[in-house]
Amino acid sequence: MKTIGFIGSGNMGKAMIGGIVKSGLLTPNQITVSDLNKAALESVYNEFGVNTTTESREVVKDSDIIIVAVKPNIYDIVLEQVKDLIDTNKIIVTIAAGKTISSIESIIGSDKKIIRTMPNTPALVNEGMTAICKNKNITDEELEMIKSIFESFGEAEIVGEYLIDSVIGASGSAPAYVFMFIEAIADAAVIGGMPRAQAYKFAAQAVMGSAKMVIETGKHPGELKDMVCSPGGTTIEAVRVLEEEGFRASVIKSVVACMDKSKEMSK
Ligand SMILES: NC(=O)C1=CN([C@@H]2O[C@H](COP(=O)(O)OP(=O)(O)OC[C@H]3O[C@@H](n4cnc5c(N)ncnc54)[C@H](O)[C@@H]3O)[C@@H](O)[C@H]2O)C=CC1
Ligand SMILES: O=C(O)[C@@H]1CCC=N1
Repeated sequence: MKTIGFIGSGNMGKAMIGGIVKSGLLTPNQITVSDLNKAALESVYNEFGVNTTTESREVVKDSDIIIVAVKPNIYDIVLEQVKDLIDTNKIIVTIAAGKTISSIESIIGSDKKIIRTMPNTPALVNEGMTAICKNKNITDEELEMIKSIFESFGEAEIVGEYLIDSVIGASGSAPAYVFMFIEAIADAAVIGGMPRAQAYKFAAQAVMGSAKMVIETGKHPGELKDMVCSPGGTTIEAVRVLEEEGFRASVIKSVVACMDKSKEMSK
């Protein structure tokens, strides 16, 4: 495996660095990370032992694959600062909402190798979900190699770039709404008298187990829901209230708002 550099080690950068190091796909000395925030660098150094620098240009010089993990609004600035060091052998990997492949090509050149991805923070616990797309300069072999990096901390699928807005809604941003769901279930359990820490454990394990059932049984989520609802029982009462309160409509509306924002950021 080649050397990997990260420009930015915030929430998403750190989750990916942690995922790669814990998987053993690369050793920490094959990874170089830059950040302007020294506390962020200290944190990745102390936890994962990777090389750190405050200079993004060092990252580009030292790495075959460069993952740009800064906020979308400073992507262009960072790329302008390092673009003279990006040759046609290096692979630039983006993870930002709203950064299309063509917008990156317009800064660093359409002759450069560019991969656009959308990961999510469960990468930190090896349960990430990443979508990957590429520009014309990436070979099939390189695409597979990049996919294997993202698979080192979860699942990864190659998609057409037109699907990226849906990916952000379904997996990139989704952990936030799932955490809200877990928090809300736990709040109710606390009302019932359960200690808070225990409530988070019960709610989170129920969400994780349910997600696993969807993936492993291949059954329709509605069928799995029906299996929980005993006639005249407790669950169907909760389902009735969720429907009355517009639970599914509210989730659909929220995720569409997320996708719309992604489209707007891509303009
Ligand atoms: N947080 C998430 O769940 C996900 C985030 N993303 C994408 O990841 C990117 C980063 O998001 P977060 O990690 O949430 O942001 P963040 O704010 O946690 O991290 C960004 C990091 O970049 C650093 N930084 C700023 N300017 C820099 C520069 N010039 N050179 C080097 N480092 C610099 C900051 O100090 C910070 O540590 C965004 O583009 C976002 O769209 C994608 C999928 C999921
Ligand atoms: O909130 C955001 O814009 C980023 C993209 C997906 C998750 N976080």
